[in-house]
Amino acid sequence: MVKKQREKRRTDVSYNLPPSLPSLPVLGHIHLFAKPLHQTLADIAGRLGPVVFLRFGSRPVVVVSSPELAEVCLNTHVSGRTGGSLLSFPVDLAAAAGVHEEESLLLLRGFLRETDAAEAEWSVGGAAKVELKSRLFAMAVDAVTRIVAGKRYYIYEEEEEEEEGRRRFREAVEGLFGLRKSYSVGGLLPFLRWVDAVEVGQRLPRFKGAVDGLLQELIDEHRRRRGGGDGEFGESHGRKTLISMLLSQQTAHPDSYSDTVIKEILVGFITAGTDTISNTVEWAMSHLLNNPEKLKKAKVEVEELVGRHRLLRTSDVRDLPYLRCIVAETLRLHPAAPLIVADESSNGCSVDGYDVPWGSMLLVNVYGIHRNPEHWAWQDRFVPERFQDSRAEGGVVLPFGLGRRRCPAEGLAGQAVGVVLGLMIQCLEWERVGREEVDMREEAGMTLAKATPLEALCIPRPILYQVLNGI
Ligand code: HEM
Repeated sequence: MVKKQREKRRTDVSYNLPPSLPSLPVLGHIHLFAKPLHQTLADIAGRLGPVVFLRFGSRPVVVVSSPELAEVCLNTHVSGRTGGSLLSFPVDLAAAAGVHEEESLLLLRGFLRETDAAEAEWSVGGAAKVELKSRLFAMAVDAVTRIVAGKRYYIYEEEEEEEEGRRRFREAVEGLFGLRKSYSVGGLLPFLRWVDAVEVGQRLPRFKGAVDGLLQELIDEHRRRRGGGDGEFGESHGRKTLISMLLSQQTAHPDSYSDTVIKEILVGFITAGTDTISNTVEWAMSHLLNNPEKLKKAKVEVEELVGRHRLLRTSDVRDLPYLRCIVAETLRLHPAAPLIVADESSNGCSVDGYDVPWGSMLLVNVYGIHRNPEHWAWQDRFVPERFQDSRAEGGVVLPFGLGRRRCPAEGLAGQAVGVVLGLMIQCLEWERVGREEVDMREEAGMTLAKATPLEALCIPRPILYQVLNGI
């Protein structure tokens, strides 16, 4: 379905282009993009079919919205994609299993503190109102920076002191994620690259420089300690850090793993491994608050497996089928990367018999595929049961991408979302703040975030006091 063709110049008018809509001079189709881009593209595919030709300003773009074509586009050698990954060795993430579980305990301790404070200040029937987005984000940054460098930067134990490095790192990370939100369609880039969207070009160098400097410090620290005979440095809680693994690759293949390449890989992990997890947990909890009977079903499942005297562990997630259905259904409705760039700048190929002109971006609309009414009953409704017995209604889900650039942390990510959500369900009672349903609108951006940060009421369950307070 995807074929290479002899290079054609942009001026060549003999293209057999996919169906399109009338466009404006200069703007192309940008005037159509009032909603988040993936939603608009799904609507257009609903009208025109699974392959569509558009112009984002002067940039030609071909959007694919069927599972069969997505598979072909993401697996086939399309220029720019196969060479796109910087990871030329299999990163062993098995050792990272359990990091999110450990970080969740600090998250839960935070909720507990807040409910204690609420008793004195503000509470509704003994419950505290908590804002989840920023807490989940902080937990996810800490988990990924522990995987990368063995350090946490956000939530820390009382005995740990706030140090200058932590403050600088947080500022730089927040700057980067802030920029990622404000992409422009003209500058749409692969999910994990440095954001260089046009309108944020001014602010980027400052944050990029800050992150680069901090990562170099971490690399140098690892290198110094390794060179100084502190052979175990680079291990945190018995886990090898990613920096340590990459420095070993550098020793073995110095030409392929310069410090610059290592820093790019580290940035890839930090950006790819953070709000993907925190947004997914936030979406899942939002759906559960709107569907209390499903929240209850998940709670019963956790209690039956784990009991009331110990906390859920990462290794339990595989034995919690309903919890895993909740995660799968959340990723169907809200894939963290709703649009995947299959090719940044085509050298000319054809998709499903249509030409992809030279210089076009080839996009896969994962969001559209996951909500295609031809493949999914009640496509916009949260129905975890559809994933029971690995059925998935015969539909295809690809929240982790496909092909050589697919997410290297797929297994870890599923466990991480499961254990964080499972612990929150096990340790606290959750309710909506008011009678209204939780607002499920989406924010425009590179990753699929909620437009309104989730707030909820929570009451600690006895197990949280027992385990975390040592009562
Ligand atoms: C729910 C959680 C997650 C989702 C839905 C997700 C999804 C994805 C997707 C769709 C891609 C491919 C993008 C493309 O083809 O351009 C990707 C790549 C990647 N992900 Fe994940 N991811 C998640 C969690 C994580 C975590 C926790 C980490 C790290 C600890 C991680 C690390 C990476 C890296 C390094 C890549 C780039 C691979 C490459 O370029 O070769 N991801 N992820």
